[in-house]
Amino acid sequence: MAEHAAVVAELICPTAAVTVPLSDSRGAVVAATITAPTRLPRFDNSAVDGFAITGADRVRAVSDHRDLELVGQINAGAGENQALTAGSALRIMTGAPVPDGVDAVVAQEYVARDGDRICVAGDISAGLNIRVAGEEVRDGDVIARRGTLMTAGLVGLCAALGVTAVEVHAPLRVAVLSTGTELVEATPGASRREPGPGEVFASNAIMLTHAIAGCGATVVHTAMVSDDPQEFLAAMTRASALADVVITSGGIGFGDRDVVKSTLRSRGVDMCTVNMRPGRPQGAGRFGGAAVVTLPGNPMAALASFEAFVRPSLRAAMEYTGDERRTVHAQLGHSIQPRPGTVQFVLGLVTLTPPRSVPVVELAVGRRGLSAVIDTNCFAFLDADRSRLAAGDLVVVTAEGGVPG
Ligand SMILES: Nc1nc2c(c(=O)[nH]1)N[C@H]1C(S)=C(S)[C@@H](COP(=O)(O)OP(=O)(O)OC[C@H]3O[C@@H](n4cnc5c(N)ncnc54)[C@H](O)[C@@H]3O)O[C@H]1N2
Ligand code: MOO
Repeated sequence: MAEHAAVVAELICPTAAVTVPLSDSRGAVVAATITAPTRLPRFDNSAVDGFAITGADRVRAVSDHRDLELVGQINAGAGENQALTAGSALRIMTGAPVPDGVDAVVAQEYVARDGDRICVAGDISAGLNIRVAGEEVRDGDVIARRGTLMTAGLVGLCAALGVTAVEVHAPLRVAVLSTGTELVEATPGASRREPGPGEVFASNAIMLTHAIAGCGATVVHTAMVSDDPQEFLAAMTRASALADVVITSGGIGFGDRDVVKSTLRSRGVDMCTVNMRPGRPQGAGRFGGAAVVTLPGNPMAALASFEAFVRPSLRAAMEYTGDERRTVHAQLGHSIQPRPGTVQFVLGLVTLTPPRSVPVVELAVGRRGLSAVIDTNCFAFLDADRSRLAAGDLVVVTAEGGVPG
């Protein structure tokens, strides 16, 4: 299994750096240092709604209360500069520019106001509640280095600095080809066709598309083809021209009509079996200019194979590290007997119930179809060299939506 993972990782080349609009950079990885084109804040501004006072009045307020006349008001967005002299104060709002002559802003809750007069008293420090221009970021400061994930916060900081585009590792372009004469795509509306005798609704393409998008890659093409070799070859030619990576599902088993295996085996794609269940048959290679990973058709086998081989390689190629999922150590709720010599992919339900500090997982061993997703929230790859796992043993699980209590 590790050998095949290395083969797939080697096949999928790191993506080039591309400049994308900031709005399209979510979850991507920074490929070139981002520096600040300006400072932040851009100008001295007030951190509170309150009153701006001069240094002379601030100093005098320490020993005596100061009665000051309100001579104006500055709102956020105000462009004009209202100079301030001793004995006067300005009403000022959060985010409004602090004018010349102002030494501190006193928050309104600490000020007694009577019409156009206010009274300030006590020890007010110089610069109180003034956000000084450039105190957060100076012009030319490094905002993010290579390898940093474009998180919501970083996107926000870039926007605050007026950055409109960033250089990131390009999303991989992926095509998904599902094979099987028995497949029928469920569509809404008038074009809907129910499966006839021997036919089934197709599930792998949409499932894999979802998983690929979750890795930060872009699905540029999907197609569903029959087990006819000519049709499959044409579909491969088209898919490999459009994508960096082509993922196929089905047709790599041991039957008489395994179209992917029979067609690609002689065309640069190696077929093999790995010590994983489900997901024993696998294949990988190149076709046209694209990397090709052939996944087995059984939906759970396709899912297991994606998690074992495809996801880590896609993410590594884009240096993508963002993931809503969490990998945790959880204690087995019950003992199980894994299949010796085989890595088992199994879904489970992981929970963390206080006062426990370690999550507990119930593994749905024996549920090999996609229905295993019902009432489960995580998956695990069980070690091939464990012949028995006792209740309380630790297993590594990956939880899709965090670990609920
Ligand atoms: N004699 C043996 N037969 C099989 C073995 C074996 O060791 N000896 N291994 C089995 C295993 S394990 C797997 S996995 C499959 C792999 O076969 P294929 O990759 O060729 O998959 P298909 O035959 O095309 O499909 C298998 C199964 O999955 C359904 N399927 C396929 N694609 C889709 C799709 N897009 N959406 C929904 N369902 C799909 C298909 O209808 C079949 O039921 O070989 C076993 N055989
Ligand atoms: O190994 Mo198959 O891939 O079990 O379903």
